[in-house]
Amino acid sequence: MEEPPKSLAKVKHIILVLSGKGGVGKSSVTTQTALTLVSKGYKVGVLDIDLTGPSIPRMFGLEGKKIHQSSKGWVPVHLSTNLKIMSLGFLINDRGSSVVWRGPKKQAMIKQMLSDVFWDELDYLIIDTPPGTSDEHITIAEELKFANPDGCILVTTPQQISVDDVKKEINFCNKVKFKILGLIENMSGFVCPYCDECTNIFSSDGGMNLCRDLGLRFLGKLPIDPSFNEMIETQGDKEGKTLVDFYKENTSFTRFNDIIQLILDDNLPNRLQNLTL
Ligand SMILES: Nc1ncnc2c1ncn2[C@@H]1O[C@H](COP(=O)(O)OP(=O)(O)OP(=O)(O)O)[C@@H](O)[C@H]1O
Ligand code: SF4
Repeated sequence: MEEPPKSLAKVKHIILVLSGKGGVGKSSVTTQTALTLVSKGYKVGVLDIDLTGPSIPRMFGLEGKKIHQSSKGWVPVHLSTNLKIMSLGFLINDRGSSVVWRGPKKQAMIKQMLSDVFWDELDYLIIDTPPGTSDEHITIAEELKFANPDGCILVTTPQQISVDDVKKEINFCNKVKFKILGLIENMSGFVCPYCDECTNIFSSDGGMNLCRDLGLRFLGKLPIDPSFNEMIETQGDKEGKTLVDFYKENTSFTRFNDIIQLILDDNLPNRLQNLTL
């Protein structure tokens, strides 16, 4: 009988983050999803399999960290008791590098990342995927075929070019039977760093209109918030505070909290109850 990877045997929920284009905020949505869930007391893992330029180590201030092998598999970096991170970025050296391997090697690495990390017990595993739809996505779908993932969060910017690309992502999800938990419109307006007022500087509502047209759930808009980037860049000066503490004080937190609450309100069933492991 086909079985899901053993490394996911104690992971209650799996959520993938997908975008049609690069640079629209997939990794920052992954990061904010993880930080918000940790702030609510959940045990969370983040798996970054974006071969086009893994940015999760930078988001969590973990650049340069090394991964160790144990008899149970790769040991993810423990940022705190409730937050573990594994990224392809820990296995390649330079900041901003993307992997230039040929197809079969990329696919083997994705399989290994999905099956050989020792997560132990987690409430949520959030997976940051490469942008677009590619052979790598098919590998992810095949590897998770029997793992019963909860579904996907889609990320787009409001502009038509990004919205058009996210449509391909929606087709992909339908094809591989990944449930779409909803769509986030990122970089929708700009938050003034002085007064917290949000202003639409470019087009807005592209993601929201797409959801209305296709009958998908719209999870919300996230404006461009310079304080979020500042938090990521300055996380060296923690003075005893954790990144989660900082995030809870950040202006993005309240908005993101509302988004995550929509997903939590779904009461997604514990995937382990429907699996024979
Ligand atoms: N709402 C936002 N407010 C401020 N900065 C943001 C926001 N969303 C994303 N960014 C910044 O934009 C840059 C690109 O975002 P991110 O790395 O999350 O995109 P991505 O879709 O994951 O890109 P890639 O496909 O290259 O991995 C990052 O520096 C990130 O901090
Ligand atoms: S109120 Fe308007 S002009 Fe003044 S700081 Fe805020 S956004 Fe800028």
